[in-house]
Amino acid sequence: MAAEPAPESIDAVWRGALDFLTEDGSLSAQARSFLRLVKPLAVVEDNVFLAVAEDFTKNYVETTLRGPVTEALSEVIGRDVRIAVTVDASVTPPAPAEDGAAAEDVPRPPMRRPEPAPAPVVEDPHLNPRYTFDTFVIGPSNRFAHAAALAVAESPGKTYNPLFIYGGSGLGKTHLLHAIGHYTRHLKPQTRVRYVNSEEFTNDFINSIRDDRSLSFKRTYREVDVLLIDDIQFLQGKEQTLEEFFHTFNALHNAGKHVVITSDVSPRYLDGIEERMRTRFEWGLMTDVQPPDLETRVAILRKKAAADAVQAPSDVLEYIASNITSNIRELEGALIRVTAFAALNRQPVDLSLAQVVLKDLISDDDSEITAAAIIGKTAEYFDISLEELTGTSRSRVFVTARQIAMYLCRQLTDLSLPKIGEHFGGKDHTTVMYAVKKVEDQIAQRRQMYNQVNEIHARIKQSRA
Ligand SMILES: Nc1ncnc2c1ncn2[C@@H]1O[C@H](COP(=O)(O)OP(=O)(O)OP(=O)(O)O)[C@@H](O)[C@H]1O
Repeated sequence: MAAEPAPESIDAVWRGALDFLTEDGSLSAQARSFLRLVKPLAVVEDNVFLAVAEDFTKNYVETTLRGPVTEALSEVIGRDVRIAVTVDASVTPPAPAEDGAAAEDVPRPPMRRPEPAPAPVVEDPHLNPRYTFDTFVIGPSNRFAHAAALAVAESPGKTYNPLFIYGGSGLGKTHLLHAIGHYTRHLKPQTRVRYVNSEEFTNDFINSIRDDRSLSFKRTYREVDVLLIDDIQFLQGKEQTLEEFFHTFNALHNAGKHVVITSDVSPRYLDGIEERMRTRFEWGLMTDVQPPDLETRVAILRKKAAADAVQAPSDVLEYIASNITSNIRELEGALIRVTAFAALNRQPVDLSLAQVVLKDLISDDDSEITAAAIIGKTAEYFDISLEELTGTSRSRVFVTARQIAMYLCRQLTDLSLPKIGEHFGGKDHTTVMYAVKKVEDQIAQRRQMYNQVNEIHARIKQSRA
């Protein structure tokens, strides 16, 4: 077995891989630009860990660059390795080419689709070309948000202004924002669209103060026809930035320009934003996106497999879709994991392979999870007794714990509603049904609920390992 490069030699390994790729000469300018956004972290056994600042770059590296980068690293290290890419916002990409830097030096989302598409999406460096209405799967969980987004794209400044889309992580809010941007410009190429994540908005604002560039900041955000602002919850608590955002919002709205906002919680949970924006929200439309149902999840996976040109039989897609239910990013991640593993090991994608690869992500025998285990872990998490959890007290923490435990029983066991009720001191099935619905709703609205459920779920799984 070849000697493991010393941990400090990761930079040398990465440089060697870059040299290999440059000499090879097969990478496009765009791919080379993306490579410059990658920070090598470590080689551990047969894995090379890489970090990038954004999901978008991660997707690009994991899809377009995975093959050549893996090959180059394997060549330099002297044995077959695989790559694992993580997102770390502190990995800072080079500054944008605001002051005329050469376009090729600025790694950005691809300007062009790799394959010429029959109906080309208007190019915009801030918009992810994969996030269009064409690639968005519509289902009961997102139909209304999709329809509103489409209406905005068709007549910006007119209907639903502002449009506010909220819902849990990985449910397609960013996708819809980008889709609005693409389609607006597709219909009217001269429309000035600006997509920004609220963290970038904050950084831009702080830098503009530091560098005395307030005017340029205002121009960037106020001289647009459509402002798409993502993850507004990050503005909470940032008083000055919030103030600037309200000014920007008012200036745009007064000028008949459109603002679309997303958030991972319902506006009523946005401290410091809700009160200031309440009347403005009344002018527009608020809509949520919910976790998709099974049919929609399978359709999303099918579309993703087709877009990435990977072969995955129906039973594999159904297996993934049945087991990953609340986050589409995780759903796609699982598919990528399975197909990437199969490609790396030159194996066909089949159900048994999917079960092995996703073992840690998916419990493949949920029937082993008992209501007692769920109740035990939930009580432990909330630091309350079993009696308190299954009892009748209406104290808030007991009610929350009880409802989450009922929800997890519904999700992770085959028990019927009345049977679940029996485990909670003989509660009526309608109480269980109500609890399940309530937790389902809140998962999509409240980050805290989402995290609590996920954490308890993870602990239940761990306890079985
Ligand atoms: N209805 C859908 N059809 C196809 N793909 C979808 C759909 N909804 C989400 N996705 C995909 O799921 C992934 C996560 O979606 P997205 O980033 O838009 O989620 P989000 O709601 O903005 O999450 P966050 O709050 O964490 O930012 C993306 O790759 C997106 O393309």
